[in-house]
Amino acid sequence: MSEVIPSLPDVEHQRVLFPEGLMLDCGVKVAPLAVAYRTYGTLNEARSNAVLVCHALTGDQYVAETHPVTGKPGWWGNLVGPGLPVDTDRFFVICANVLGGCMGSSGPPEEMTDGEGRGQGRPWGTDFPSVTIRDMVRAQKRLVEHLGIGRLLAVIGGSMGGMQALQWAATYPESVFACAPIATAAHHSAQNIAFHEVGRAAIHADPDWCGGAYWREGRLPAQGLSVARMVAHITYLSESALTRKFGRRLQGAKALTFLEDVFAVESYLRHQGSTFIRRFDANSYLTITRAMDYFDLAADHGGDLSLAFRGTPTRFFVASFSSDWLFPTAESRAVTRALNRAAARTSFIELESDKGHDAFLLDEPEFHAALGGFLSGAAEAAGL
Ligand SMILES: CC(=O)SCCNC(=O)CCNC(=O)[C@H](O)C(C)(C)COP(=O)(O)OP(=O)(O)OC[C@H]1O[C@@H](n2cnc3c(N)ncnc32)[C@H](O)[C@@H]1OP(=O)(O)O
Ligand SMILES: N[C@@H](CCO)C(=O)O
Repeated sequence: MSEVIPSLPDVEHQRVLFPEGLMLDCGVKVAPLAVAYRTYGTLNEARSNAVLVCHALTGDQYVAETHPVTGKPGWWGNLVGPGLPVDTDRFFVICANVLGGCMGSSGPPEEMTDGEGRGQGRPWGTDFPSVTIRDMVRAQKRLVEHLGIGRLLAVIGGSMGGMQALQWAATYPESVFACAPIATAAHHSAQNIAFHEVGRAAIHADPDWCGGAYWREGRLPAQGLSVARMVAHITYLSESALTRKFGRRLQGAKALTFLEDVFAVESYLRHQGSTFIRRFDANSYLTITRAMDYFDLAADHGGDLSLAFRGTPTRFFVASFSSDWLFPTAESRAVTRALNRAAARTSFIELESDKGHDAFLLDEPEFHAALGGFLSGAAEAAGL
């Protein structure tokens, strides 16, 4: 199905090291803490125009520039840039690779360290501790402080990025003027955990996973990771988008036997799987999917989501997409209701789209206009 590649490309990432490390929710300290990041635009003198963009499960810090591994444009290059809704002529945009990721922040592919920060001469692999969305946000807070920023004008993100945005507002309300959780939820649903588990099972079942020590064997669980991506990618689309794009078309000519026939949609999924393994680490995938599964902001506040935001000074923009069955509109409505109960200044929009969950990454003019309007309004309210 997918060719085996020896390792992920070695790319130098811009990053900052915090020697004191970070104590994680699981009780293990990661020291030093590495946070890889990119910035766009200029921080103003008052340090009041910073917008933190949080990425989704397999995104990274290359939000608005050519990706160093894939050579593709930034994953939100249609939204973040000069003159765009997240206008880098106006805002100082920061995006960091999440803790547990594989693009330079502390995570499974990075060198393992002991409690004193001494390198162990091998990657963490599956010994990398469990991380939570809150741990990811704490790591980003270190970066934001390192950049000399006390309060972010906004924290925005889609999917797992939206979970981080909500966590930021709940954990550091005084540091977040505005918050835009998009195509997300305040907890990961049973169905979403179930899909993640199928992906993890595919990785575990790959003999090249080697119990997580593929790095030692010079192997990569390419088949397992590819299948994990294929099944996950189905959840990012919608039935009508798949029908519109591929229908029941065959890829190429009809084969001699039906076993050899390849439907266009099959070919597409195989492509998504085989390109994914060139840019992502299997143990990072296991770590980050687990972090999403653990996320439950209401449970962290005695079962009442509104308590996560009680008395918050932050203003919110909640957005969902009508065909998103991974993070359906009902989840965004639940977040909005909790924000209303907490008397938070909140706006909510459900955007009409047949593109499914990944609509937040695509050209959706109404979404872009609404988010741009929210950010402009926030900037004015903040006196920018
Ligand atoms: C937030 C984040 O944090 S970042 C992570 C986001 N990035 C990703 O998820 C990357 C992979 N995902 C995608 O490409 C997503 O579908 C999107 C949303 C980002 C892009 O969606 P679209 O622009 O609609 O692209 P689409 O889903 O149609 O995929 C196009 C790719 O499929 C390929 N393709 C299309 N049809 C077929 C087919 N029948 N057979 C094989 N390949 C096919 C295209 O050649 C193209 O390949 P390329 O990406 O290598 O150039
Ligand atoms: N397709 C995006 C969104 C998933 O939520 C990603 O891979 O990160």
